[in-house]
Formats: sequence, C-alpha cells, structure tokens
Amino acid sequence: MPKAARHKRRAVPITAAHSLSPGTATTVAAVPLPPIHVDGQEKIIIDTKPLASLPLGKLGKSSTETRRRINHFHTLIKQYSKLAALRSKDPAAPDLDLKIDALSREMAQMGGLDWYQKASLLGQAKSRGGDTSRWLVPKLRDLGLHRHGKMLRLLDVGALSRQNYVKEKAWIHVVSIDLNSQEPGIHQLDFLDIGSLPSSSSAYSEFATPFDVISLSLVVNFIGDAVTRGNMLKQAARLLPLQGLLFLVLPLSCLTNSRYLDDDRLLAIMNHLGFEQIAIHHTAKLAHYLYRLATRPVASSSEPAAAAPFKKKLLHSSPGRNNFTIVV
Ligand SMILES: C[S@@+](CC[C@H](N)C(=O)[O-])C[C@H]1O[C@@H](n2cnc3c(N)ncnc32)[C@H](O)[C@@H]1O
Repeated sequence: MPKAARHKRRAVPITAAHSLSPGTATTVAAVPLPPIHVDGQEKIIIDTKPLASLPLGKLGKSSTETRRRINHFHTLIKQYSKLAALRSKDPAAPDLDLKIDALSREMAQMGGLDWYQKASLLGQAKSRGGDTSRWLVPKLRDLGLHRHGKMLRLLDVGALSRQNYVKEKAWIHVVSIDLNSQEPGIHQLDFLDIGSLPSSSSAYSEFATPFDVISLSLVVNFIGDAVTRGNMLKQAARLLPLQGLLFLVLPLSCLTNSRYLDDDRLLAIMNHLGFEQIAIHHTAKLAHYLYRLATRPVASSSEPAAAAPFKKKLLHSSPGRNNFTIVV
C-alpha cells in the first residue's frame, strides 16, 4: 500500500486479516484489505469472517475469560495506537510495519473488532448486570426529561445494539453510531467526524439537529491514545447545546487503579471543558458519570498536545497500577 494512503488512516484498527485456518495461527496473514470509507474518511479493515464460528459460543460460558480477552484486546489496541502514532511521525522508522502487522495479526486471531463487539455485547446480558442505560434512564426520569413535552434526542456512541433504550421509545429518540455497525439502524460513523459531515452524506440530516444527551459508555477507554480520548470529550462538549447531558462510563480501574487518573482529576478535566457533574455511581466494575454542559467549551480538538492544560501527570505511584489517562 502506498505510504501516503496509510497516513490518512485513523490509529484504530477496525476489523484485519484473512486466510485463517482455526488452530493454525502461523497461517494467518495480515493482509491489508481495501479500506472502508465512512463519509470520505479511510478506516482500517480487519476481516474477521473466518473466525465467526470460533470463540463466541465458548466465551459465552465464562465471563471471566471473556473479560480477560477483552482486556487483552484493549492492550493490543493501545500498543497499535502507539506504533501508528510513531509511524505517522517517522514513516521510515525501522521495524514499525513489522510490529504493526504482528499486532494486526494477533487482533485478527482473536476475531478483530467484530469479535470484540460481540464479546462486549455478551457483557451486556441481563445475567451480567445489563447494559449501562439501566443506570442512565432513571437519572433522566429523575430530571423530569420523560415528560418535558418533546422527544429527547440521545446519541449512543459505540452502540452495539438498538435494543438498549427500546422500552423508552415513547420519549427517547436514539441515534446510534459505531465505527463498525453491528445492526441495520446503527450508523457506521466515527464520533469525531460528526460536525464535519458533508451535507451530501446520507446521515447528515440525522446529525444536523443537536442532541440533548450524548452517551459515551465504555467508548473512551476503547481508544488507545490519551489525546484522542480527550478529543472525544471535547467533541461531546462541542456537539451538545448548553444544558445538554453527557453520560460517560469507564471501567472502574481506569479511575481507582490508574497512576494518572482518578475521580478528582476527571472532574477537573470535565469542569475545564464546561461540564458540571450531576451524578456519579461506582459499581464493582464500572464508573458512571452524568454531566451537564454548563458553559461553552474553551478548547478546540486541534489544539496541540503541548498546550494541553491536562497533560499526563503522575498522581499515584503505588505499584501495580495501570497507565490509563486522558489528555485535554
Ligand atoms: C466496549 S464497546 C461499546 C460498548 C457499549 N457502548 C457499552 O456500553 O457496552 C466500544 C465500542 O465503541 C466503538 N467506538 C470506539 N471509538 C468510536 C468512535 N470514535 N466513534 C464511534 N464508535 C466508536 C467501538 O467500535 C466499539 O464497538
């Protein structure tokens, strides 16, 4: 593939390889498939079809094993993002392509984004606590939004299913998007591209009216790069009207076991972006936050990282912590 084309790609592998015979890992070839284009932007494809019958049935039996594999997939995404960022700075750096191909192969062996999404969907099963809308909906009711006279427009980013808000369809109009759509009705769209959609795009009209609520549930932690995570939050602030709500869910360990992030730091970041926190809830595994946009955001996503007021900063140095952070 020409280098110029490679550089346009986002540093998130979407889906990766083919020629895979189950159980014969050495035959996997990371073949760059033709990229998909989502509203003019090139996205990386990982073809996972040969694995369709492999891991899911088995994974469904053990939530611990599913969680372990999902965590490993997150680690691969982080490594991939770091290498892709290095390659975009120095395309001639030695061995980068080899390392990136090796990571793509490993993700493809696991089943790629398609596997990851299906495994994440298993985690939303009622028997495992249900999806995170179960926390949000009562909060929206407490705020009286179920009877404020018009449909609430909710943007569900990283939507695995259209079922999550179906019981609320009388008062919530859900627009669902994902990098890799799992269902008809879920727009295949990058959240960061909303706002720059050409008016000729088929999805344009759905995104032309502002949203009352944006849900970023287990999406920000999916991103491997701390600056892009910050850009997701800035994008939410940019898209919401004043008083609009942001629902953010992160794995609890991103807050309670990170060297670089905790609840106080997250609150400071969100306040800086114009949000006030109106609800917070930690379960054994997840941290849920509901914010209201109280003032207009101050920064643009194109602001260079060097000027960022919230850079990576060591907060907790005890051993065994992870490196999760958000840079704004
Ligand atoms: C863990 S899954 C989502 C989970 C679901 N929202 C939940 O709460 O269980 C993360 C999803 O976010 C999607 N995603 C990540 N970055 C995105 C972006 N920039 N725009 C749209 N979807 C994105 C991924 O494709 C993936 O399907």
